Amino acid sequence: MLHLASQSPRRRQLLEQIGVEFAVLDVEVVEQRAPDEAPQEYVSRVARDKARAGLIRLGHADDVVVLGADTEVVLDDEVFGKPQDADAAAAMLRRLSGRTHAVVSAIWLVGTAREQCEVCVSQVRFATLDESTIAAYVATGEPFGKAGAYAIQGRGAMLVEHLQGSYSGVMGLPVFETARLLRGFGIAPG
Ligand SMILES: Cc1cn([C@H]2C[C@H](O)[C@@H](COP(=O)(O)OP(=O)(O)OP(=O)(O)O)O2)c(=O)[nH]c1=O
Repeated sequence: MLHLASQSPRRRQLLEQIGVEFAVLDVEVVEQRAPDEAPQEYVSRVARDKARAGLIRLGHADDVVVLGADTEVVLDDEVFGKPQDADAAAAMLRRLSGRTHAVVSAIWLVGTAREQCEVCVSQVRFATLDESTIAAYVATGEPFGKAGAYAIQGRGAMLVEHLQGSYSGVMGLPVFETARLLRGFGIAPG
């Protein structure tokens, strides 16, 4: 049985999209990058921690596989997670304005006998944003709970000039890579 160790409604929706059956698990892990940790390694580690925490919650049952995922925005080797407040959201958007950043999404499948991962990196170019555009977007509330303070699946789409990579990966669960991982575990997406 597949379990999704995530509270994210987007991840649930994207996994439903490919027709696999799963249950949702609540897990909490600390998301703190070590000083010398490369961004992709950090994202991958957090996704793995979520999946492993899920397996522990399930008591390491033999017939379960847990999917953990993490998504972060990376600019100039700096990792932008979810903004704490409106000022932090505006500061992130100012930094992303007129530039191309990476969105790194990692997924791990963890079972008792084996674990495997995929990391998906997309490039997103933002339009140049003026202060009133940033203030209006922050006021919608959409930046909260989103890495990099925007949602490509929402009004944030208006800020994105160009995307190279995986739209679903930017949203939090790269569907192509997820399906490939699942098949490797004998879980066939419908
Ligand atoms: C860049 C971007 C991020 N996001 C979201 C995806 C993730 O949910 C979130 C990054 O935070 P995560 O820590 O990856 O995930 P989460 O806390 O939402 O969920 P969980 O840990 O329980 O699995 O940002 C979007 O929805 N749209 C976007 O365009």
